[in-house]
Amino acid sequence: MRDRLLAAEKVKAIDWRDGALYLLDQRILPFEEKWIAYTSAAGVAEAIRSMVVRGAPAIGISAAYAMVLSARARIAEGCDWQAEWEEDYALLADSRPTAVNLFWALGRMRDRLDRLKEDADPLAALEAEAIAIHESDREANLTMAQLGVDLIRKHQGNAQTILTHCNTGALATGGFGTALGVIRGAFIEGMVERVYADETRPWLQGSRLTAWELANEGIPVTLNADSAAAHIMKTKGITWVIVGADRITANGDVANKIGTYQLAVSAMHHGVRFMVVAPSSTIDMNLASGDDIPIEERDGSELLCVGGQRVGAEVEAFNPVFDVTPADLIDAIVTEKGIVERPDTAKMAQLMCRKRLH
Ligand SMILES: CSC[C@H]1O[C@H](OP(=O)(O)O)[C@H](O)[C@@H]1O
Repeated sequence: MRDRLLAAEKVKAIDWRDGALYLLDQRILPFEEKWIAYTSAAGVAEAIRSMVVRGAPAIGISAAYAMVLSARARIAEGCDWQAEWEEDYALLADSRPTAVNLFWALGRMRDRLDRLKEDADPLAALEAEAIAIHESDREANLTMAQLGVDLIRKHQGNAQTILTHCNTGALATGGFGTALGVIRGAFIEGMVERVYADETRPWLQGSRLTAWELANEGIPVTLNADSAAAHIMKTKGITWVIVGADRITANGDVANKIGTYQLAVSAMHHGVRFMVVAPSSTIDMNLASGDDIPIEERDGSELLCVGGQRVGAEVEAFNPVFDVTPADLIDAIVTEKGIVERPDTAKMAQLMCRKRLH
């Protein structure tokens, strides 16, 4: 299946070339495909904050490359470059609060610098680390796709009708996707009858990004309003809800795009299996439960306007963009280290002791 997945790759969101970071501007997809070149850490921090690039793994990968850009600029300035590098580090860490992949990737870059040998070239070492983070995410996507397909096969195997939320595809990762990587893999294996994609208000990652990725590959996709999800589980024979994650805590609670929690409650009520797919860089063993996860609240204007067009009355708008699904509503968490079914603290700790499977 790995080769068939590789052959299916059509889209990417991140490109590191000629010493610059190129990001596909996801704010204007699917209407326009425009790449923006970044040569400064501050520019990349703003790209993450304004969601030019989004998706937990993609945010981490972009931040890693940003720390290479920072080192190059600071070394060229001839100043105490590491102090300035730390300032850029803080700028990136402050760009978005919920996806732990951002902090995991920044930590990897700082650890690489701390391990640098006396006469080693910091720039070459940091660039190699960022590329390794990017490549390892892509590899993790491939492994998770294979594991997720095996899990579906174990439970039913026949034609699946799947519901997914937000965008967890090539646009959100180093390539292929997490939840969407499993869905791609299941489709390639002839196991997918149809995918229902929540539009995912207010930023519309589902209608603008997921529907675009799936349609590009001929995967049968039907767009639905977020509020139709429970009705669809009740009337359309949904067998799995498959979603991504932005932060998974030590007990298996999952922070993901707003609306995921109510999907899990509906899935439990309708006997639909609920799968979370995320690389281990999304697991934060420092947090005991989802109660401790910082939930990003974005400007209310994102609710009151769509495409620059006002769609609401002049009232206050509350716009939390993530929520927390408790572990007891989750059937399986699929990572590149393996699968945890019916997650709990002991099983999560066991998982994190494992090496990657591939
Ligand atoms: C594999 S992407 C994980 C996660 O990130 C998305 O959030 P955003 O689009 O705001 O960055 C969404 O929660 C996805 O499930």
